[in-house]
Amino acid sequence: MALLEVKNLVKRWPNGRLALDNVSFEMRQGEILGLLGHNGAGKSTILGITLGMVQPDEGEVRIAGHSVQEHRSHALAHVGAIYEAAHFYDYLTGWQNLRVLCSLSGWWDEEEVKRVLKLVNLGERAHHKTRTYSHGMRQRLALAQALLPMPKCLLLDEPTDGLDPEGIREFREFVMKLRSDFGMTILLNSHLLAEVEQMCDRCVILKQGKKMYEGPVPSQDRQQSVYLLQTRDLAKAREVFSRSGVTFDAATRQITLPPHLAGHEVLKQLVEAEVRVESWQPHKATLEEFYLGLTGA
Ligand SMILES: Nc1ncnc2c1ncn2[C@@H]1O[C@H](COP(=O)(O)OP(=O)(O)OP(=O)(O)O)[C@@H](O)[C@H]1O
Repeated sequence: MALLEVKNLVKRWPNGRLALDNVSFEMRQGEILGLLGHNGAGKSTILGITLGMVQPDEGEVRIAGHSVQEHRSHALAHVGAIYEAAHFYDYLTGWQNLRVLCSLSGWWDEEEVKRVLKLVNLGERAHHKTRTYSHGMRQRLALAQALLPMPKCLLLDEPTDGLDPEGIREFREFVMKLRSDFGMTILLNSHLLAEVEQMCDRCVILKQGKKMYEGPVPSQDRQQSVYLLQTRDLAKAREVFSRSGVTFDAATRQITLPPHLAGHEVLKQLVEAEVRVESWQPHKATLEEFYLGLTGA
């Protein structure tokens, strides 16, 4: 069963703006899914609905089988989130801030808090005032708060915004560890294609509130189906392609194989047809090429 189910969400804001147009997708346990889209595509609206902070006009989100819209506290019992910018009381320490935030839910377990602070690498600074924290440390404190108590599902809304490259890498490695060590299911809302490429198993791409794609992160697709061919025997090559169902784009020299054919089989057919192959190499489309092609940006 899917751990998180986003079902037919429609959201129209009072100003008439259609933010979500029948969006559905699912996440299985232990999956890291990237939610991609341009500014205003509807990513944060999906997170807001998933956290029960925004009411959809149609559809629902279910977590571990519980509807967020009907049984919010049940559905969110095992969910942690970094949603929009984290705000802390600067005159309190990291530890005291966590105490205040946890008091809202009535949960507090000193040993668990110590463990999580150590996990996010804040153990030593936990008793310093947050006004002395760097942006990266604030993000780690926000993460600690999202992890108390340890959730099954983590929702991250652009968590690395404003972090320097080192901070981004540290954050990424940490999130990957949450999945490998705790089997956590993680929804990552991000603008950063490289981040999604490196962290996510699958992605959902939104454009103006509509889902344009749901599937594996394209550049990680293990099955090679696009090759680049250089040859002066184009006419002969075209005959081979039309017999075997291969698509050839003369402008880019790209050939796309049908699912039943492997690259070496097409290469063999070309050689048997006496096509002089000057170069033949696999072509990997990047997530950026795929994303820009899909969203028309
Ligand atoms: N409270 C609101 N009232 C009216 N319109 C809103 C509200 N919140 C969001 N919107 C609009 O809904 C659409 C989707 O916004 P949303 O914040 O979900 O996009 P996003 O994909 O998260 O964008 P970004 O990457 O810029 O954060 C946008 O057109 C936005 O202007």
